[in-house]
Amino acid sequence: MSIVDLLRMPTNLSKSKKRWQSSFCTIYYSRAFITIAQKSKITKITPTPSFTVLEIEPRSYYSRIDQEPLIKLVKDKNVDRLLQLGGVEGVTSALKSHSENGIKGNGEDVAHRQEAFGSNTYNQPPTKSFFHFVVEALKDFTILILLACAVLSLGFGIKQHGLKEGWYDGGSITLAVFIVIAFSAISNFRQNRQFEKLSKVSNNIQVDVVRNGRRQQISIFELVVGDVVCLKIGDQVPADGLFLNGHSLQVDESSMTGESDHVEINHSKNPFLVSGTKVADGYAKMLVTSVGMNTTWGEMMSTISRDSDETTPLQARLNKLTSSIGKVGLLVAFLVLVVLLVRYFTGNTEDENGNPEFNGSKTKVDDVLNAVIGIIADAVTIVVVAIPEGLPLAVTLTLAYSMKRMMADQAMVRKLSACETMGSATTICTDKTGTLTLNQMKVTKVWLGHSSIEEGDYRSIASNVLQSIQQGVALNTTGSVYKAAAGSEFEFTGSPTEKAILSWAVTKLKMDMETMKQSFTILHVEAFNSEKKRSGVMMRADSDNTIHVHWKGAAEMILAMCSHYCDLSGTIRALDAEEKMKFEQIIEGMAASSLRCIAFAHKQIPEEDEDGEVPRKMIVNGLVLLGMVGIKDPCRNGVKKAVEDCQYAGVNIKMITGDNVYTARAIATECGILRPGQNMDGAVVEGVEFRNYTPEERMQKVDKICVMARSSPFDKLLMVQCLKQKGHVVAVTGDGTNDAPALKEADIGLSMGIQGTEVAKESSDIVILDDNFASVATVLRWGRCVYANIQKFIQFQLTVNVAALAINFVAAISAGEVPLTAVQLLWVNLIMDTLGALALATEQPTKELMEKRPVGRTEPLITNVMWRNLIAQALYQIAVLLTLQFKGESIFSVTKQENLTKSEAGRLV
Ligand SMILES: Nc1ncnc2c1ncn2[C@@H]1O[C@H](COP(=O)(O)OP(=O)(O)OP(=O)(O)O)[C@@H](O)[C@H]1O
Ligand SMILES: [Ca+2]
Repeated sequence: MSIVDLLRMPTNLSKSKKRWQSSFCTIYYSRAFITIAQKSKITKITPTPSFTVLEIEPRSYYSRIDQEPLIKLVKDKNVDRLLQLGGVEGVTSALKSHSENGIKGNGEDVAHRQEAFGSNTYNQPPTKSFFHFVVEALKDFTILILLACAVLSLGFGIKQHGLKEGWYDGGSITLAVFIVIAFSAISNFRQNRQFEKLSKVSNNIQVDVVRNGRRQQISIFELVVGDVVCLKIGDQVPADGLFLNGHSLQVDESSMTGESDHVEINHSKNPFLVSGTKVADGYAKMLVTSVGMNTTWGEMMSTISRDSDETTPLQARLNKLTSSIGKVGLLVAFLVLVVLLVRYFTGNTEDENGNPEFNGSKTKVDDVLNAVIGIIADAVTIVVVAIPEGLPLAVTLTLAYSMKRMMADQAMVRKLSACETMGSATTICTDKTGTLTLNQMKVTKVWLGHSSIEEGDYRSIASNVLQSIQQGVALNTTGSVYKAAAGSEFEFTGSPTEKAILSWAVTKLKMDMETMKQSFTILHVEAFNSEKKRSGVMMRADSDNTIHVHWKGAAEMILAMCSHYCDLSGTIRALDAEEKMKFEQIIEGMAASSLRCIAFAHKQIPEEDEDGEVPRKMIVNGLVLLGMVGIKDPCRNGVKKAVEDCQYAGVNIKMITGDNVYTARAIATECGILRPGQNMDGAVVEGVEFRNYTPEERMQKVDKICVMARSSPFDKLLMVQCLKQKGHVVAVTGDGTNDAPALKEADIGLSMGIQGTEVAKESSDIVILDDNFASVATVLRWGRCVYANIQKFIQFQLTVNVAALAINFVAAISAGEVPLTAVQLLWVNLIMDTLGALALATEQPTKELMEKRPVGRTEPLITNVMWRNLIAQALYQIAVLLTLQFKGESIFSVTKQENLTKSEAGRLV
């Protein structure tokens, strides 16, 4: 672009831009005149640095492109600057790209671009060091108490027994504390590492790009400046760029700006696409202008580190439990302290010879001090006994272990709490397409008029019908067809439904996509979304300037828009009520054999409407039904078994789908969600029906519903909210953008890793990597396992703690001494805690787990049965230990000297 172009005033500018333009000219001309005056001889007008021109020197490839204005362009959303750079087209050609064919994309080209503009990766935030986790562990309340105990114990020990002998107790407590810290720091550190690994996997998004005319999928990290990216609903914008072409594109910029309103992106007013935002509607091609660290998203990602320190609800509950037990311990210790002190100073204690230890002023000060210190040490022991150090540790270990195992079972945990919540799930709401079915679609049935077209019958179709259908398929689509060379296979890209239709049209109807596309100009598009379940296009034929409207979408909805139909011979007939019934039966028949039905409709409209203008709005009625196709999407292997497993485990399974009622019912029956003998009353509803219930009706009927068909994203959300309100713990599985609201609202959201959209994945807590519903059952099993293991551990720990606390308390008060010293207890506690935690954390899920009812929302963590077991066990232990404590000598006829073994005997119990 030359300066002359820049100085020429474009006619379509707004007022402010015109003003900008004229000031630019003023500055430019005055500078030019000054130069002329200075040189007093006109040479050649060269661009001054007061504006930027993209100029490419062929020799050095891209090294001369000024990157700065490109980067700023999208960051500032500066339309003026874009105009300066020659508009979107100017930038596209400056970047040696092409809006239809993309960049060349060979290795050399990509390398050049990476060298000139950088690659689409961002600097990883520094990983947290091991030391960080040690400090974190040191902040723990329990650890602090224990450390205080250690210091006290060390001080008193040395005071009482001298440096050589006296450090044992304090030293051992310190060592024990050290082990606890090391253990939790190591496990947290490793967990953090694991999360980092996971985020590497989940950040590696596949994007659709066009390179050298071929649409293909590449990793987001391989994206370069100049690439043409195809965006569709649910995608994340992978880099900063400009809108090339597309329709009704709306993006959700909330991840960048925090505002949840959708922003419309179009060619003239706002062609800027910001990295990290999500496509909420429509589709488009975009030109990448800056990547990686040059985008705001890149900057943001390099500063935010993923927080793996999340405390799960269960952990929070246990932390609370631990600290309240700690407080009880402190109270008891204080009581003991008071009692022992009182006993000592009132002369109620005796030494070995049977004389009172404390004898008023006759006792030496040193003896008194030692005795008091001894008493304080006993109190400290009780505190140590009371605190269940292992509880939080056990939870961390269990969660970390199960997370790792779940990853091996194809479930990637994004949020740690999901592991434990899944254990209490009572209802799973699943979508159909892509979760229960393979999402590998194929047209298996075709109806034109009232006749079903079999394999060989395609030649019998009248040519005008065939033409119309081909037009509808080729232009009313977001997919694409590519053929590398004459002999090679066709490649189809786009959503599975689109691919199925394109593949059918190309192979069966012998459609030539390229010629079709070239002979029409698109005037208006209505993009497909899950709410409307149809897509439409208005276009003008270049040959005769006729205007056509094409619709395709959910069969019964398209049928409702039609007033005529086209039969096999190409005759257009009226569609009266009776005929409509016949078509409805055809749809029902196809759907009942679990086919997804898509209908095509068409209308040629006048070139000008009454006002003499080109029609702008899509017509939605009075259409001609061209035909219908039935698309087969087979059920996944093993889905039935998985559904049965979940149902056996007492978990309710509901299917919420956007598909037709009959298709939904057929698939639900195939998967075992609906059972042959089942009471069908209220089991299957449609989205609209559910939406229009009163809240009370909804609450009353929701439990019975097994299948909800033709649901919009909002219906899915409504269902989840309703179930949650009823006290269910709801898991939702889904893959599409239409599932995202429900996934977010659910207690546990599970998204599909392969076919799932970015939006769905981001809204979920667990990503199922193999897209298989069977993995949902596995996650359920692991969730229950986590919950059960933690319960076991709580019971085990609390029994020991209650027993030890009681025995020390009783012994301290009655005999004036504690049978188990702090060190002994701590070691026992720790070894039991850590080893016990390890053992219980790594316990595998058993079959019995899936035989229980789900725990649900209201059930307490420590159940009544657990309390019963706990109290009974503790009482038994206390009884045995107290007998040994007080009657042990006579039972085993040992003397005081052999007393040492007593505590060991106690421990063995
Ligand atoms: N590309 C398309 N063009 C036109 N209509 C379509 C297209 N894709 C799907 N449909 C129609 O929209 C309906 C449902 O789409 P929707 O996106 O709501 O559900 P889904 O995600 O495919 O299914 P599920 O909710 O079970 O996962 C389909 O039954 C089909 O009739
Ligand atoms: Ca889906």
